[in-house]
Amino acid sequence: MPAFRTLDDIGDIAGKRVLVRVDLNVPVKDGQVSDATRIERVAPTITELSDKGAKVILLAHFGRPKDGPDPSMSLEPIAAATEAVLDRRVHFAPDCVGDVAQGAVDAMADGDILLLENTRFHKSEEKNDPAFVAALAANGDIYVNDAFSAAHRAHASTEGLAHHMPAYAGRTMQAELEALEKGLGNPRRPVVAIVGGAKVSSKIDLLMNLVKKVDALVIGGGMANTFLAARGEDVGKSLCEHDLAATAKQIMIEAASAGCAIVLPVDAVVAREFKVGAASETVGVDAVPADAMILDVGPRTVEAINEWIDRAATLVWNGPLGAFEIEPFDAGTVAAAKYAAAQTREGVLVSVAGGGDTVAALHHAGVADDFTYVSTAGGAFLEWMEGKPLPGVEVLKS
Ligand SMILES: Nc1ncnc2c1ncn2[C@@H]1O[C@H](COP(=O)(O)OP(=O)(O)OP(=O)(O)O)[C@@H](O)[C@H]1O
Ligand SMILES: O=C(O)[C@H](O)COP(=O)(O)O
Repeated sequence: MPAFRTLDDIGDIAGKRVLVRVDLNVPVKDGQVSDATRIERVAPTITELSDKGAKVILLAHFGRPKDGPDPSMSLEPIAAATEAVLDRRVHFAPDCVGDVAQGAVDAMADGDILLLENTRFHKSEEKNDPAFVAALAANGDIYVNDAFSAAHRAHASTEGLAHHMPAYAGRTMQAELEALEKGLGNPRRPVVAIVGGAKVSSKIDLLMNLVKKVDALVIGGGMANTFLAARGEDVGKSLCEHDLAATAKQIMIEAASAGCAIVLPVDAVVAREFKVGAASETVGVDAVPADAMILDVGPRTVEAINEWIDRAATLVWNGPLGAFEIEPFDAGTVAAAKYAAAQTREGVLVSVAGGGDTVAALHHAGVADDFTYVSTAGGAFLEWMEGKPLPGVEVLKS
């Protein structure tokens, strides 16, 4: 019995306006959704509510717009991708509050599905501003949160709304929490975590707690560069948050006192440009040219990572090891993913991976179905691993 209300408790919703928070922050390449996993995972909740005659109003964010509306982060193209996954009409309104949103909601028939524009086009979304929450709430009678992957954010659409109206967990929210509890609630040790990707500033702090929960932390991707720089390496033009060097050093100290091994790249694939066909070379991490960027881990690092996967009974993975969207910078991620998948198939490893791009990378490697569990969540998954209460989940508890 879950600690929160689910769609099983929602009752008769025919004709009701149901605000459904989903995570449509999907990877996009050349204007096309390159991995629709997040859309596929929320489809059951949307169709269930629509089939019950509700007016289904989808709220979601896309990217991290800095100063209000940014056409490159519009959800309009994602409405078309959602329509394709659902095989049902998805209407779109170019604002999530105000007259535009209200007009679109008023025009809905029972069972209709409407996607409202990126909630982050309003700065008050991330501030969980009560006036903005009230403006969102004006268009709904019931709130359903199916965005586990955004549940670590206490934003208006992920947390605030649940205080305004009856609130329920969607099917994916419920399934994610149950699967993570089953796979990682009491993990077999040693537990090895791989953390890579590009969201360095928003994820680095959680590593401070993660090193107390795992036996080894393998750091790759853009995240590794900040650690390498903190250790004194020159990472050239690589993605690197130099002002987080002190945090990185502190994490290494915490890890040492918790008995958690920190595994950093020993070699890297570097290039001067991040584009198809760019010339690249493999160098030691102490020999990165000043005008080059680290775009993948090198083969010696992959070997070391695979040795840690061998030692692990449980593997937790968020964040690609390199900029996998463009070859050959996918090689490290693909090799480690295939290795972890093989160990999982042999029954010697429980492997749980999560994150929008991580899932896309596992699909790219052709092994997503071989992992024990693949979560849609990246940051939220790591915070759950840390044992931190997730605001979007806490607020649903009765
Ligand atoms: N060395 C690198 N330099 C630049 N970008 C990198 C590097 N390694 C990985 N990346 C980028 O990291 C991005 C994915 O990082 P991110 O932290 O968003 O992972 P995620 O799985 O999507 O997690 P979440 O769901 O939390 O967003 C990819 O777009 C990839 O190109
Ligand atoms: O991709 C994610 O992890 C979620 O959509 C949350 O996005 P955010 O890190 O920009 O809040």
